[in-house]
Amino acid sequence: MKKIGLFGGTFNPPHLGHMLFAQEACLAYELDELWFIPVNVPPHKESDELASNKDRIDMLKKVTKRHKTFSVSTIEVEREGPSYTVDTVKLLKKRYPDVMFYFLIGGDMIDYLPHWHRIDELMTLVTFIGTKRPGSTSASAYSGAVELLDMVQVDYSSTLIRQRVAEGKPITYMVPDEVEKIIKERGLYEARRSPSTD
Ligand SMILES: Nc1ncnc2c1ncn2[C@@H]1O[C@H](COP(=O)(O)OP(=O)(O)OP(=O)(O)O)[C@@H](O)[C@H]1O
Ligand SMILES: O=C(O)c1ccc[n+]([C@@H]2O[C@H](COP(=O)([O-])O)[C@@H](O)[C@H]2O)c1
Repeated sequence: MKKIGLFGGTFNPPHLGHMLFAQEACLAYELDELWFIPVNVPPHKESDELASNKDRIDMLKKVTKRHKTFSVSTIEVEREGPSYTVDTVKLLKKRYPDVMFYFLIGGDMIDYLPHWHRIDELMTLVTFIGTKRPGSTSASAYSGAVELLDMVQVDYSSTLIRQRVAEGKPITYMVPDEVEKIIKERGLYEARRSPSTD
């Protein structure tokens, strides 16, 4: 049976923590493919700094191009409303009944699993592959059902990348080169000027 990893995320922007997790999960679980699934509306996040769907998809498409097992699925951006994972997985299982799906989550999301929409149903549909992240406990009522991938913890987050861009600090070595290029060319995440008071 074909094994496909689903990596859902806001990817605002994608960074090297995401990429390393994707690589290591493919290796450890012998995944045939890994699909990055950018969310349309994050189910649990306030998002004033959210780059457009196009910008986030373009960044992911560029970084996945050089890996033959990685690709980008637009299944969530094509759907209105909050991007609940259970809805996405149900649709994918209907479209690909002969595939075994895995869903990748970082430690913060392991902690948050009890709050996911229809989590008990989702648990019956996919195997979660989780990995620890600095600052998360990676433990929740559901963590026993998550396959824990042991890999080096990368203390990068998209929030950190956005902050550094806004402060004019370099992000080289924190994001793939292709992502850095798009962020620069399109002026993403640059500090917004405060309105003039005079
Ligand atoms: N450094 C990391 N190591 C392991 N997993 C990560 C890392 N960064 C993000 N993830 C996981 O990738 C998925 C998508 O994360 P997301 O795109 O929201 O990135 P983020 O860095 O957490 O973003 P933000 O800082 O904007 O909240 C989540 O399951 C998250 O836990
Ligand atoms: O379905 C839910 O209720 C749910 C709640 C929180 C997060 N998720 C999914 O988990 C993935 C990572 O979320 P995020 O916000 O860390 O990018 C992304 O695909 C989200 O849609 C899903």
